[in-house]
Amino acid sequence: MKPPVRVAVTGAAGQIGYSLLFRIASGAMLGSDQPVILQLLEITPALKALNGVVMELNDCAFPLLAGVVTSDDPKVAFKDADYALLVGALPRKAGMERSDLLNANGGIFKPQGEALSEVASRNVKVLVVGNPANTNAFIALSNAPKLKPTQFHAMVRLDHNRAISQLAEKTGKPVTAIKKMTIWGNHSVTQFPDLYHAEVDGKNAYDLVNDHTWYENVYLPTVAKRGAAIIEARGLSSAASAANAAIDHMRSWALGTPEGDWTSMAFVSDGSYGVPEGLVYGFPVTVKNGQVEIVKGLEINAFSRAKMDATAKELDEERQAVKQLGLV
Ligand SMILES: NC(=O)C1=CN([C@@H]2O[C@H](COP(=O)(O)OP(=O)(O)OC[C@H]3O[C@@H](n4cnc5c(N)ncnc54)[C@H](O)[C@@H]3O)[C@@H](O)[C@H]2O)C=CC1
Ligand SMILES: O=C([O-])CC(=O)C(=O)O
Repeated sequence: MKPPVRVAVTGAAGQIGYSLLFRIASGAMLGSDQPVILQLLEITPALKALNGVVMELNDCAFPLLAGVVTSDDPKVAFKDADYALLVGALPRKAGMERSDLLNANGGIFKPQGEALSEVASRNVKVLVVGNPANTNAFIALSNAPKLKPTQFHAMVRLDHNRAISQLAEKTGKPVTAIKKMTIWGNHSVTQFPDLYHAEVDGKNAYDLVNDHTWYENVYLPTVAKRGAAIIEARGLSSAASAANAAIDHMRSWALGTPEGDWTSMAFVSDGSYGVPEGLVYGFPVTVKNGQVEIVKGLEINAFSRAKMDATAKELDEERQAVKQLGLV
């Protein structure tokens, strides 16, 4: 058995937390040979509910769960953390865009970035899930001078999984037939799910579908507005699928992507594909030995360029907004 690693989760008593913690403790995120110590952060009034979740975690008698810490202090919850999943933030309600949450949630990520910088493992991998995820990640990394900006990711994996599922449905193929999906940009309605480089059973997905009107007017909005459709149907925002995507993201980051495929991760742009440097932007990536590399050399046509620039522009506006709020 390997020595245990420390996994911090914020908002641990919330709805995503309730789907997430049990799967991390079961080994779904880091593998069935990797014991974990969970370090759970909540706001003070939610500590009682969190204690109930911990009772249930204990009642599972997970062989891989080597300990649980709870706290309302980020410096305790993030101490020596190898992984940190920043989930704790308000979810949106019907009729809101995710960027409407910036005023309410942005303030959470400055002190959490500072605390991670001070006390987490020097190699910590941080995934921001709380919305607006890309810009919250930008706030956190901007307040973490002792860590590398590339140690902070934002989650576009739920969009990536939705894009695979919708394409599988359209083509009548299993999800396992679909490879090389990309979500470019922001986890928002401006995101760009790219079929020009995706493959279905090794064939180009855009050519196979051969219907630009469907791609532009059905597929893109269905994927990009799926979060709102879930809120409309459930009365609450996606939770189990969001937790699943967080598990998938961290698993890819820790254990790598398979040969012949890639995944989508949002992190600080190095200027690749003409994306302004410093924006936390979704890219196609491969991961080997924990090293995340942007897939190079993809041809970008005029349709894609316009979509990629529009989502970058929105992120740039969010960046200006958080500067004005004094968060970075
Ligand atoms: N990136 C993505 O793809 C997705 C992101 N989300 C976002 O994830 C966030 C959480 O969603 P839910 O779990 O459904 O919400 P929830 O309201 O059920 O749970 C959030 C939890 O965070 C806690 N919290 C609030 N402030 C905190 C702080 N400063 N430190 C620690 N904990 C804090 C709350 O007490 C609550 O228990 C929302 O912002 C939601 O919009 C949701 C789905 C997908
Ligand atoms: O849409 C929301 O507010 C929650 C979320 O991020 C998603 O389901 O993608």
